[in-house]
Amino acid sequence: MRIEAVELRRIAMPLVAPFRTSFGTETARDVLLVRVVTPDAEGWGECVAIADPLYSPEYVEGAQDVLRRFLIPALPEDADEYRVERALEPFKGHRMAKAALGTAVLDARLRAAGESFGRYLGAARERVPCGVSVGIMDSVPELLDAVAGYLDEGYVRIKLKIEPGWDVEPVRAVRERFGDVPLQVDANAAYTLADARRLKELDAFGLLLIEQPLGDEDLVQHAELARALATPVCLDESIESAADAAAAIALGAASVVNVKPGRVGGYLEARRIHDVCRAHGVAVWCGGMLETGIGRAANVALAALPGFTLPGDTSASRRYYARDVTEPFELDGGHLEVPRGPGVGVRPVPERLEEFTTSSEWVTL
Ligand SMILES: CSCC[C@@H](NC(=O)CCC(=O)O)C(=O)O
Ligand SMILES: [Mg+2]
Repeated sequence: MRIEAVELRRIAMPLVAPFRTSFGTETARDVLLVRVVTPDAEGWGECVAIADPLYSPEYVEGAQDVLRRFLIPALPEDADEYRVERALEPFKGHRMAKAALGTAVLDARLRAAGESFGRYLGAARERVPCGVSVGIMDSVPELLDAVAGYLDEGYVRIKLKIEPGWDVEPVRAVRERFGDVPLQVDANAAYTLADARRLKELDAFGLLLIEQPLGDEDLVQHAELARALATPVCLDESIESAADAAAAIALGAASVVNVKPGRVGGYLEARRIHDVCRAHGVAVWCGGMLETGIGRAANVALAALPGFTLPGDTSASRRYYARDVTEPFELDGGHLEVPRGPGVGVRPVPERLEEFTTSSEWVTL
C-alpha cells in the first residue's frame, strides 16, 4: 500500500473534570492524531502521549517531532502494518509515536479491505464490560459521590487512583459504602518496597489487583512485594513489550497485566502480550490513556480478545469529554459495543475535528 502523505494534527480536548493521579492532574488533553492518506483509504491513529513526560518518557511535542523527523521518513514504499513495524524498529523507544503511525497504516489498510479491527485482531465478543478509573479527590465524601455516579451509569468495575496519604482510607470508605463492588487500585509507581507494610493493609479489602505500586524499572522489587501481598500485582508502566511481560511473569512480578497499545508500540505488540500472558494463565485487561473515540474504538476491539478477562478502563466518551471528536461511545448495560465497520470503525466528525484543531502539519513522502 502506497502512503501518499501523513497529517500530524493536534486537537485540544478539555476534560469534564480534573483527573488527578499520583504524578499530576490533567484538566485537558493535547492530543496528537495521525492521519495516513493512501490511494484507497485514509487511516487514523491516536498518540496517547500526554503533554508532559510524567507517565512515561514520551510527551506529545516530542512524539510529533520524532514522527516528523524520523518515523514518517522511514515508512516503506509498499507499507503494511508488519513492514511499518520492522521499518521503525531501528529507532529506540518512542513507542507511543510508533503506535499512532502503525495504527493509522493498519486502519487505512483494513478500511480499504473492508475488514474491521475486531475481526482482524481476533475479537471473541461483540461487546465488552467496562470499568472506570477514578482520580484522587480532595475528600472522601467527594470520592464516594463520584463512585456512586459511575455505578449508577452502569460501570462494572471501579479503579481508584492511590498515592501515599490517599490509599487505605478511601478504599475502606468505598468498601463500606458500596459493599463488594469489583474494585482495584492504581498507584502509578508512587510507592517503594519500604511501603510494603502499608500496601499490605489493602489486603483486607478483597481488591481485584493493585496496579503498578512500584517504579517502572522495579521488576525484582515487584516480585518481592507480590510475595508479601495477598492482592494480585498488576503491571502497567513496567510492561512495554511481550518480552517485558514474559520477564515479569518469569520473575513473579505480575499476575495480571494492563495492556495499553500506545505504551507497547501498537496493536500487534499488544496482541503478542495478550498471547504470552494467555499462554501462562495470566489475565490481561485493556488500560486507557484518556483516548478520544479514535483510540477508544481500537481499544474496545482489542478488549474483545479472549484473554481480556477483566473489565478494562474502556469507559464511555462522556467519562472524560463532553463532546468527543468522534460520535460518542456510550455505555449500554455496563458494556461498550465493538465497532463493526471497516478499520477502527469510527472517524472524526469533520466539524468537531476542525473545532478542536490547534495545529495541522502535512508530511509528504
Ligand atoms: C493521564 S495518563 C493516565 C494513565 C492511567 N490511566 C487510567 O487511569 C485510565 C484512564 C482512562 O480511563 O483512559 C493509568 O496509569 O492506568
Ligand atoms: Mg495504570
